[in-house]
Amino acid sequence: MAATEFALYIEDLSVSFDGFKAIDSLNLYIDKNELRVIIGPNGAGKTTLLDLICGRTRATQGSIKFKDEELTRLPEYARVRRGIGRKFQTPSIYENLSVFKNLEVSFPAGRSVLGSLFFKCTDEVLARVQVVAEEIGLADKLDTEAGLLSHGQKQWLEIGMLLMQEPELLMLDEPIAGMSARERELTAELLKRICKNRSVIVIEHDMAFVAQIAHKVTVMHQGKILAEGSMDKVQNDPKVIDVYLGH
Ligand SMILES: Nc1ncnc2c1ncn2[C@@H]1O[C@H](COP(=O)(O)OP(=O)(O)OP(=O)(O)O)[C@@H](O)[C@H]1O
Repeated sequence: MAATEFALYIEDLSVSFDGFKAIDSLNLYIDKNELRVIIGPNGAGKTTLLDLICGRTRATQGSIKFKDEELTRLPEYARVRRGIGRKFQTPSIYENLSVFKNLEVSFPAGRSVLGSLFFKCTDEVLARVQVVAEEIGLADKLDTEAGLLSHGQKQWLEIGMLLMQEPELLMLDEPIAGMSARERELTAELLKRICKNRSVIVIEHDMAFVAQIAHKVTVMHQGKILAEGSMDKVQNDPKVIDVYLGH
């Protein structure tokens, strides 16, 4: 298969920590505008895989191509510039700034400390803040101090901060952890909206949520891919039931 067919093209990827293979000769292909969910038991290597894609961890072996460009040796910041966004479990928003400011300073030109000090809020930035605020459902909270938002709203704000950079691949690690039922529903809708313009990879344990959002599911086990396909297919796969769903 030609690399051009996929947004993300991973082949023979491995990483070892003191001789232990956390990711073991893994192949993974993600389409443009695909929402892929990665599931699997604790320690399967899911977070490590996202760390390798965003450049937080360096691969021991293999290739990661994004839009046909080899990323494997690029540092984390260079991958961000190429359109890779990553959200971690704990939100890293500026609690004492308004929702508006949090989004504004996330606009690429305002990202460095110097850049944000001398940052001029142009029409372009204002327009982008408005679009993103609507996308994350916080358009009526722009003046609210971020620290006063609910847990779910803080998570959406952080997604919004990433969207300000218009990533072409967005990766989210357990985005609904700690959310209320209503917030989970809204997050599912949000993720379905944002994957229309980009690829999204989500790590998730909540199977009801996975069923709601996934285009395709990848099941990891011991650093490898155990199964892959539709939710229906992986849910009925005896290997998956044995190592993960049956527990
Ligand atoms: N920096 C590191 N140094 C040593 N071992 C590591 C490091 N990072 C991850 N590991 C190990 O690699 C394995 C995979 O961990 P990882 O966190 O990727 O699993 P996971 O599938 O995300 O699990 P969980 O669902 O619990 O988050 C684990 O055995 C972990 O202890």
